[in-house]
Amino acid sequence: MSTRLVVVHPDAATLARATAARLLTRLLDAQSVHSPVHVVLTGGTVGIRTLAEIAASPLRGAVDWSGVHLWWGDERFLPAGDPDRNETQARDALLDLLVAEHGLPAQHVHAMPARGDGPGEASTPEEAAAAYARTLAEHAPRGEHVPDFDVLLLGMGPDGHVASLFPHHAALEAPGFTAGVHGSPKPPPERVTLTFAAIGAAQEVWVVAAGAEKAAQAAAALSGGPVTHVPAVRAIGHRRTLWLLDAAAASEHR
Ligand SMILES: O=C(O)[C@H](O)[C@@H](O)[C@H](O)[C@H](O)COP(=O)(O)O
Repeated sequence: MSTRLVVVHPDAATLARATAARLLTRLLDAQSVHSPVHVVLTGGTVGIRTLAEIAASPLRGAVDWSGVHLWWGDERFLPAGDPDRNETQARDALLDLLVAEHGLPAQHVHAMPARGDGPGEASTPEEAAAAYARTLAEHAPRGEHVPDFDVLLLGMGPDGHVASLFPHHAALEAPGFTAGVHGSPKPPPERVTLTFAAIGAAQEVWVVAAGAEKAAQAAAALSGGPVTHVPAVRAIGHRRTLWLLDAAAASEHR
């Protein structure tokens, strides 16, 4: 039985800071029980600000990063190093620091393949999605398809999308655990995403959203709107789902 908690913060800066502290203590708790721990990162302004707040936190040194694996919920299908890739922004905000100074093994950073024809790259979003599914399976418990994600972070767009699962898009019903996306209403148009099957396998799903433009869809998701219209409604963790909002994004939730 999955439980749900909605936590409202006064503003976006406090939301990012509080989410960073929450994630660090969640990792500490998880590491007292098992290793490795697996965290799925998200793109978007709140997701990246949260990583930057971890980089600024004195608590960051309390986590044993050698036992952490990092994944992505989605990626913009762009060449390696493109500043618009979620991976690039995450590395700049935090991951390069963790690798350089806190013992995070570079091979524990599992980026979704970039567009290209080099090793580890892909020529289409579908090829990238298939390659990522193989990597997920390699780190999965026996008989499973994805790792036992301890925390899966998701931002939410004004249209209620999470990861790159957009309203009325085919990826909402895609089989398997990853999918290629074309025609994304949020640029760039081509993306790679986890599916709801992968998202639902996470122990905890945390939806982080800030801004008045998210209020209507946050309220719709929390009240159980149709997934085709508000995909965030299916952002549900196996054990627990947290909605971490600022006051503006929570303003229509009753
Ligand atoms: O690749 C992406 O763009 C993100 O993964 C996307 O799912 C994002 O999290 C939401 O669009 C919210 O983004 P903002 O927090 O910037 O509104």
